[in-house]
Amino acid sequence: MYLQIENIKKYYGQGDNKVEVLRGINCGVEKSEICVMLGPSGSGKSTLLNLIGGIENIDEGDIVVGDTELGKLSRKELALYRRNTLGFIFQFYHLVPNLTVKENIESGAYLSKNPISVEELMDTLGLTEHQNKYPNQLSGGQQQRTAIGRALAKNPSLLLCDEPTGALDYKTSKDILELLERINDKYKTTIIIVTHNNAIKDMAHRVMKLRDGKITKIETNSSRIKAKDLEW
Ligand SMILES: Nc1ncnc2c1ncn2[C@@H]1O[C@H](COP(=O)(O)OP(=O)(O)OP(=O)(O)O)[C@@H](O)[C@H]1O
Repeated sequence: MYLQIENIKKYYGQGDNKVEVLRGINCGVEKSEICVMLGPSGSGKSTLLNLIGGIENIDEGDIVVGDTELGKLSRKELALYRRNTLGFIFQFYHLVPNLTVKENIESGAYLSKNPISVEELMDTLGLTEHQNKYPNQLSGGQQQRTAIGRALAKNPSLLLCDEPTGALDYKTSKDILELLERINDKYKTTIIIVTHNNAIKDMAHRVMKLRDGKITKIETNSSRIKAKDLEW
């Protein structure tokens, strides 16, 4: 497995207020898979994604990405791991307001050893004609495509998406999912999508369900549905 999650536990709070939010998670994702993580609000999806992303500390267990054991890394090494290996996409796009589309995407390639051409990315993302606009001149879908461009510019091997369509309407959500599918095809990026939307599971190679900080189900999809054919 490219990503291995080994008996992960995570606590918030201290003393009497200490809560176990992840209660022994074991799972894995193969290279170049799309993995969808589903679960009710508060089940621990974002916490798990943040641990994989090295933005929160692991309390117990370990996460191994390629040959990197995250639990063994110093803060500085974690920062390098994030820079070299990961792309992040969030529900709200977090673009830099005074940079254009093109500049926002370029900022994602900063210090990358293996960047994807910004022109190629803008073409794939359908942003070439909008490249000189600022975020406040874009629709939600265009902003999310720019955020995806920024996350992909460094050619990450692992793309972490937290509710990437959460703020978007039906049609735009499907556009973004089609785009993630195309990126997975074209660049072989391993993609993890955390979502409330059950329908998205049908486009995934692998589906994980969480409840109360535990995995309740792991399935692999033998007959995936194309993102454009998903319905909800
Ligand atoms: N920084 C924090 N301090 C204390 N508790 C937290 C913190 N972050 C998350 N939690 C708690 O951890 C649990 C899991 O939260 P998490 O955000 O991972 O769930 P989720 O499945 O992503 O939920 P949602 O779908 O609503 O985003 C929740 O009960 C939440 O209240």
